[in-house]
Amino acid sequence: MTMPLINIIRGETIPVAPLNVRTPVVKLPIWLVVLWETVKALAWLVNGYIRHWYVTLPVTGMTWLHLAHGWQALAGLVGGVTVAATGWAFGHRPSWLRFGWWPIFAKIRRLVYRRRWMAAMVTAGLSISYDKRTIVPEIRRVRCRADCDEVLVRMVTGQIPDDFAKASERLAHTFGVRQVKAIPGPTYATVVLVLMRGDSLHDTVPPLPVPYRPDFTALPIGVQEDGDLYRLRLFGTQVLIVGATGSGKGSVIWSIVRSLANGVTVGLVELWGLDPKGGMELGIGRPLFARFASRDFAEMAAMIEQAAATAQERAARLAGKTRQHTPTVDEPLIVLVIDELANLTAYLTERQLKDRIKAALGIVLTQGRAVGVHVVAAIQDPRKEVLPARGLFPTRIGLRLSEPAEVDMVLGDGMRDRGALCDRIPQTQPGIGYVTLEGDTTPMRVRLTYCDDETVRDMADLYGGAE
Ligand SMILES: Nc1ncnc2c1ncn2[C@@H]1O[C@H](COP(=O)(O)OP(=O)(O)OP(=O)(O)O)[C@@H](O)[C@H]1O
Repeated sequence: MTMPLINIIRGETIPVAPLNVRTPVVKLPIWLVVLWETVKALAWLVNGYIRHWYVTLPVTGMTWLHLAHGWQALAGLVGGVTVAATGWAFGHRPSWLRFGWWPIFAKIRRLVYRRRWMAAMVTAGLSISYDKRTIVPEIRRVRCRADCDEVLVRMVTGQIPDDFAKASERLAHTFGVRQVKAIPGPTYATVVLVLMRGDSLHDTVPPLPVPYRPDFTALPIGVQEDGDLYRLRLFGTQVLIVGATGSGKGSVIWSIVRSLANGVTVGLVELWGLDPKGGMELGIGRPLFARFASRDFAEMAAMIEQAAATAQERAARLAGKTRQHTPTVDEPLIVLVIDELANLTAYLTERQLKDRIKAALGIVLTQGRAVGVHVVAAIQDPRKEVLPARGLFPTRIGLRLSEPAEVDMVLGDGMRDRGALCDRIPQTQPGIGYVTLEGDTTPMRVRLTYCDDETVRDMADLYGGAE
């Protein structure tokens, strides 16, 4: 067996005690030990002085000013800086936040994290014991933004970002923040912990302006936790909205409809409404729907079959010519808006109708994506028995769910560990949900805009054409 010369496991080693006293093997004169310890202490002080220059330099400067020119000069300086900072903060807030306040705040937060870091890593199971040493991940950088801190962490050799994701709830409680997300860092050895201090989605989001010409690759329907607009891609996908009762499924539907409303007016978009709950939800926006069925299940089956036929016909015609159908007035984008999908798939008692719906829906979901025949469907229960075709919806929005296990069913394996806490969304915050964004493996928390009944009616009057 060969033995490696040096073992390198990257990370920080926990000091066993602040002072290490070992039994000396060689007898040293006491003055030498004292001298050595003094040199070490001095080196430590100098190192600390240089490393924390942002504190030590101002303090040194102020002390000098006080000694050389008295307290009046010191008060003048402090007053001057305060006035300048206030002027900057009010005069140009974005640059003040970016270059003034957030960097200072980040230093303070860094101290907070450092103070609890070792204990937090060990208790969260993120330390590695090796060769009688305990090695913990290392804080590399702390950045602050309005609602969150981003801590760049150098992982211990052998760790992966998902290890941190699994411990995220523990970390959130340890550091006293609402939630922690672990995102793979800029290099393979690092992970970025996003610690959410506040909640930017606390307040209801009012309806957004209706886009003049809907961009089917980016329909604005809500806001993201990071402050950006949440834009939904419709082209090339089918959308499933899952949420317990009262979670705000209606607001997702209306947000999407609103973003398409002008398309309806000019004839580029045709909305087909299917409301198996008797028209309770979609009924108030009736004029927006080119076709509408709310009670008659046979009619709904016929509508889905017709959508399937359209999809097949378009697919056959466009095959080999283009990979994405462009909606026109003659051949509009068709969106089937289905309120409670389970009523059409699982709870329908008429076997024959159910089979017809299942077959037609399968065709629309698989073949309609590229040819402008889309489904936006809401459902309460994501289990396979209720919706076997779940996998045919590439885009899924998870609102409040009743059980943790449902999160991975809706958003994909491991998504709850990565921070999609749909089961923790409070009942008092309808319209909040988690989504996955293109090219990102970590879920994003979003809040959909809320259109109340009045807004929907106004929108239907203004943009709707159907009788
Ligand atoms: N995006 C939102 N922002 C703020 N409040 C909302 C939002 N969406 C819905 N609400 C509020 O939550 C209540 C319940 O919403 P809604 O009825 O749309 O839920 P749902 O999921 O469709 O429920 P159900 O399954 O019973 O139809 C609404 O009365 C409304 O007041």
